[in-house]
Amino acid sequence: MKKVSVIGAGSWGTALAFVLAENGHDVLIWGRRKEQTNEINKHHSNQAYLKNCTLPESLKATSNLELAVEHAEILILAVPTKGMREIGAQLNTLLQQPKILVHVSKGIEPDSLKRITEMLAEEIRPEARKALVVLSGPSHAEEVVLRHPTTVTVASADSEAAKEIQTLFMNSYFRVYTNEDVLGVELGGALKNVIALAAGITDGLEYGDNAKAALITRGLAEITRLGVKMGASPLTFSGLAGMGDLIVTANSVHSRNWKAGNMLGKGSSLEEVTEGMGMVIEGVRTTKAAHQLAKQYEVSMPLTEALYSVLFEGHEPKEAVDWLMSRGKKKEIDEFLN
Ligand SMILES: NC(=O)C1=CN([C@@H]2O[C@H](COP(=O)(O)OP(=O)(O)OC[C@H]3O[C@@H](n4cnc5c(N)ncnc54)[C@H](O)[C@@H]3O)[C@@H](O)[C@H]2O)C=CC1
Ligand SMILES: O=C(CO)COP(=O)(O)O
Repeated sequence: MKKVSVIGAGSWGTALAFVLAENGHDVLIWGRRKEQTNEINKHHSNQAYLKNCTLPESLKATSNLELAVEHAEILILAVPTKGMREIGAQLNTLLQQPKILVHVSKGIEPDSLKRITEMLAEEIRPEARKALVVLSGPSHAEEVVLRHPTTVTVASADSEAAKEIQTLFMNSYFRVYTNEDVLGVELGGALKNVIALAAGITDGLEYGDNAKAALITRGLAEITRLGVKMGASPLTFSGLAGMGDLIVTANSVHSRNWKAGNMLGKGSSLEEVTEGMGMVIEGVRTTKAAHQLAKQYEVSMPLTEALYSVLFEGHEPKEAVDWLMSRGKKKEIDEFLN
C-alpha cells in the first residue's frame, strides 16, 4: 500500500484516483474548489466531471495543496497543461523531500514549445523530485470508472520509477506498459489531440468514414515525421501513446477534442465551443504549439497547418479541407519518413 495524492480533480484525476483507491492505496485527491472536494468526501461523487460514478469510500479529497503534498510519497499531476507550470511552482515550495512525480496530461506549451516533463523540470528543483514520469495512452476517464479494459504506457528517464508506477496502477481492468521513450510518449499524447480535433471537423462536415480514415492515417504520419525529427522512436507512434490514443480520441463520443471539432465543423465558432465544453480542450493550444514546432523543425504538417488556419486565421473548415485535397502530388512512404 502506497500513500498517493492526485493533484487535479477533473475527469482524469478523479478516474485515476478511483483506480488507485481500488488498488488498495491510501489516496488523497486535491481540487481547487471546496464544494467539489466536499462532494467527494460526503457523497463519493464528482458529478460535474464523472456523471453517475460512485467513488470508493476510501478516497478522500482536500482543497489544501500543502496537505496533499505532505500526505503522499507519490504525486500524480492531472491538471490541464495550461495550469502545469503554476502547480509545479507551488509544489517546488511545498515539497520538503524528493517524491516521484507522475504527470498524466497531454499538451505542449505554445511559444516555449516545452513538453510537460520539461516544464516540471524547470519549475521544480532537482532535490524535490525523485523522478519525473509520464503516463499516457488511449484512456477515456468515463470508461475507466466503468472498469472497462484499458491500456496505457508509462515512461521515465528513471526506469525503476517507471516500473514502480506500472505496479502502482496495474489491475484487472487497467493494464500498464513501460516505454523508455519519454519524448515520443509525450509528443504522441499531445499531438493526437490536434488530429482528433480535425477528425471532429470532418465528422461535423459529414464527410464520412473515408475522410476519417485518411485523417487518422495521414495524421499519424505527420506526428511521426515531427517526432522522429525531434529524436523520438518511430515505434512509439505505432504504440499506445501514438496510434492507440489517436484512434480512441478521433472516434470516441467521450473525446472533448473530437466534440470540439465536430461543433466547429457544424458551424460553431471557437469561442462558442470552448465556452460550452466546461472541460479542457487541450488540442486548441497544442495546435498553436505544433504549428510552431513544424516551422522550427522544418517538418511538413499539412493537417496541423489546415487546422491552425481554421482555429486562428478565420478560414472555413470546408476551405481547409479543399486546400488539403488540392495540394501537389506526393509519395506516400517517402512523405511518411521525411
Ligand atoms: N478526461 C480524460 O479521459 C483524459 C484526460 N487526459 C488529460 O488529463 C489532463 C486533465 O484533463 P481532465 O481531467 O480531463 O480535465 P477536466 O477539464 O475534466 O478537469 C480539469 C481540472 O483541472 C482544474 N484546473 C484547471 N486549471 C487549473 C489550474 N490552473 N490549476 C489547478 N487546477 C486547474 C479544473 O478545475 C478541473 O478540476 C488533460 O491534459 C487531458 O488531456 C488524459 C487522459 C484521459
Ligand atoms: O486523452 C484522452 C483519451 O485518451 C482524452 O481525450 P479528450 O481530452 O479529447 O477527451
